[in-house]
Amino acid sequence: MSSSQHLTTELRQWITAQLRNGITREALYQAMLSSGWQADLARQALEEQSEEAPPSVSLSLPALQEPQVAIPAGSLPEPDLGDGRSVLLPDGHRVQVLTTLQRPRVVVFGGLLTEEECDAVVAAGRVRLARSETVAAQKEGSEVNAARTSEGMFFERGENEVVQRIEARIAALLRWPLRNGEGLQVLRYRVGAEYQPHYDYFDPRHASSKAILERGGQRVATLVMYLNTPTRGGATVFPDVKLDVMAQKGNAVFFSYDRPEPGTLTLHGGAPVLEGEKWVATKWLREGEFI
Ligand SMILES: O=C(O)CCC(=O)C(=O)O
Ligand SMILES: [Fe+2]
Repeated sequence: MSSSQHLTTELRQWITAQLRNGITREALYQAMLSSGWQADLARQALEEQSEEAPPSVSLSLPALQEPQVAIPAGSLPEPDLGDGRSVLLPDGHRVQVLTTLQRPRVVVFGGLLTEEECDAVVAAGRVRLARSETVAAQKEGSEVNAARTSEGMFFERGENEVVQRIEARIAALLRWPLRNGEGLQVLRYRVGAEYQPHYDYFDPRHASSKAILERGGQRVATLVMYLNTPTRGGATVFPDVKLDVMAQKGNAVFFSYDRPEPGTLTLHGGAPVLEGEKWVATKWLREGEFI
């Protein structure tokens, strides 16, 4: 993010109100990072308020509304790797930075999700996959896309506690507003299943893209989180640069694209699973608020 963010009176009042209502400083700090605040600005804002806002015990907690912080034009989701750190603490949880590539922009994270978080997402996703299988089986002439032989489901944004926690962590890690994110998608690949190389952005020339783009603009970045470790196969591959990221439970691969064009070198796919299953959760980030 550029340094164009600043503390307006409105934002100061919002912070005061949250603190008065008993929101802890830590929760508020995380919420501010999640909504795209620069960390130093968020700290400064909270420090300024430290004397002014004795918490009131009698009020119930209102829903925490993210302040609208404009994202500077042309910026992209990006972790804060500025000083060469290899461990990040987006929400107090330790995330390792394992590998980075400049072009295409790719960052591989270790331990983004805990084992328990992975298992919880798989468990919640599994029952919904099962349901969509039955529907698909009954539907005559439903189209099977040979390029994508996985099965999938979407969570609503903030749908349950674990999804909320993961989304807040991603927003803080990638410094991108939570509300610019699509709901988490879960995919299961069985042996032989794959996702052939593709781009995640919407092709502006396609007629179908118009309606999609009205719901939050282009996708600008992808985070694929591995929910289990397939026995063999299932890497996320980037053919343009011959990069393979192996699927390891809890790890994740992030990549961003500043324009909907192949020149971003973000062609990628899920290689066929050779043994075992592969489960991933994908978070796509939009340029605007996804509604
Ligand atoms: O399964 C993978 O490794 C890639 C998934 C993917 O490309 C997507 O969900 O858009
Ligand atoms: Fe993709």
